[in-house]
Amino acid sequence: MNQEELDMAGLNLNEEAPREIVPEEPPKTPAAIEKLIEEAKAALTAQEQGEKQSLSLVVIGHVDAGKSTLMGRLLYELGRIDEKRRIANERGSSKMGKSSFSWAWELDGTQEERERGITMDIALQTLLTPHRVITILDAPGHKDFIPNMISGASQADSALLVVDAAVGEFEAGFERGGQTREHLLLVRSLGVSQVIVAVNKLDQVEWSKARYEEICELLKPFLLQSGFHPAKTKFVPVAAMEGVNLARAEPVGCPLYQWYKGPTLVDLLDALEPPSRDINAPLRFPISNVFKGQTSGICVSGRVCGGVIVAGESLRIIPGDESATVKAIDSDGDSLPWAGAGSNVNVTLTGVDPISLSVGSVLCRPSHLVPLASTFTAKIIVFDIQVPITAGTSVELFHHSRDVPAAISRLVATLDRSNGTVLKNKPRVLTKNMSAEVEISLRNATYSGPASRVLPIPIEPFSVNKDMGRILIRRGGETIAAGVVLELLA
Ligand SMILES: Nc1nc2c(ncn2[C@@H]2O[C@H](COP(=O)(O)OP(=O)(O)OP(=O)(O)O)[C@@H](O)[C@H]2O)c(=O)[nH]1
Repeated sequence: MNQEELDMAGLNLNEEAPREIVPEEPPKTPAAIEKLIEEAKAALTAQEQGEKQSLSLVVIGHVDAGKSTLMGRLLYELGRIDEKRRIANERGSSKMGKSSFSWAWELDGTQEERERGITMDIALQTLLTPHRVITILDAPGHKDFIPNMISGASQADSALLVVDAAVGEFEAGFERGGQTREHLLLVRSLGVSQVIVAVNKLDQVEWSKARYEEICELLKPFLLQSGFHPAKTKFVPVAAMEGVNLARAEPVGCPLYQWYKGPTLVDLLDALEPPSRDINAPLRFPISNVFKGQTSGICVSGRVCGGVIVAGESLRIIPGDESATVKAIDSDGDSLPWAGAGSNVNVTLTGVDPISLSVGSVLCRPSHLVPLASTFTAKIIVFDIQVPITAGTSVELFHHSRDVPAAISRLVATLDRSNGTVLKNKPRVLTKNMSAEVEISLRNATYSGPASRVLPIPIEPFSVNKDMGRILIRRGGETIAAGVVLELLA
């Protein structure tokens, strides 16, 4: 394979993907676009005040906690999977000798995921509760797939944490190195502030009230410490496999109901607070995936992180000088005339060479381009690390779905975690749980050969756009810090 083919493979374009540029649809006139944008804003404002509000939810938790099973069963209970599909999933999974994964079958879509019985990429589904339209992002629990999970979490408003109630299993997920803690810290750092904890597999502990309460009490202090407000943290006992306490307090005779009289999982989902959406901000659409569309054109998916995107308009792709026309916008198979901040959508583009579209690029209006930077300052919180961070530490920087090589080039100051005041200027090292201001510089991916120019990435200070200003820092496969961008320097 030559470089161009490799690049194309990286774009998830399959063999028959046309290299030729799909002819551009005649873009709408600026006046027509302005009119559409105004209509979209009015409709979105009305929608916010209307009955069904939309939000997105990332499902997190330690590997095998039952996340995919829970979501598969929930989709069935809410009528999103019909009987025919359920039977097909059951047959398919038992044929592979994995019948305990039949509910996860619906979400774990690829052959490899099904064979290994684990989720590797983010699966997208929509749940309808009486008052909410919820886009579900089922994140992989396995340690190796954390980058995919970051991509999911950076698109979410709320989180559903699934923990396994079985003795020893909850503890394994919660101790150092387990994914329960890391996932919670990650989603909080990425701006998710409300979480529902589903204590799953209660059938395995004889529906024990004491075990349920023990798990809640162990989690509460950690949730508080990680920055989740107790009023926005809810717990619910469930058994995903048997469908207990998901959409209804059923089955009636279940021993759980001898002591539990609280809400079901759906009651809690239905009461999630929808986020406030900044539809008046400049349009930002960071691309999280690129794929071949079903019709002509190339599709990109992602979350609108400010403003509104409307069908027919011409947008710039940053970085680069290319533009593309929005041919269509769709969400869960429905075609939309526009989408506002906070929506997760697929956008079909025409008039563009697919090579100029890559994961992490941002679509924006030519009048309000997103800035590019290769050096910036950030306020970070250091996780539970063992090797301290010093000036010059090489890291991987995660911003939306992009990860790039970077270095913590300067330690500016350590900060008080509670009020942000400076504790010490120019510290020599940062150790676990510290808060600090640092300078981050992107670096070249390769160490040998002639030094090529570092390519800047589209990024904005948190004070300008919250979604565009959040970062995560990893080192050697472990997340070591998370933070917000303060100022772009170069
Ligand atoms: N007994 C019991 N087993 C369950 C329950 N829910 C899930 N399981 C089993 O737990 C195993 C893991 O379930 P998954 O849904 O694949 O777990 P996951 O958290 O999605 O796993 P990853 O996607 O790999 O992180 C499967 O064998 C399920 O059948 C439950 O309520 N009770």
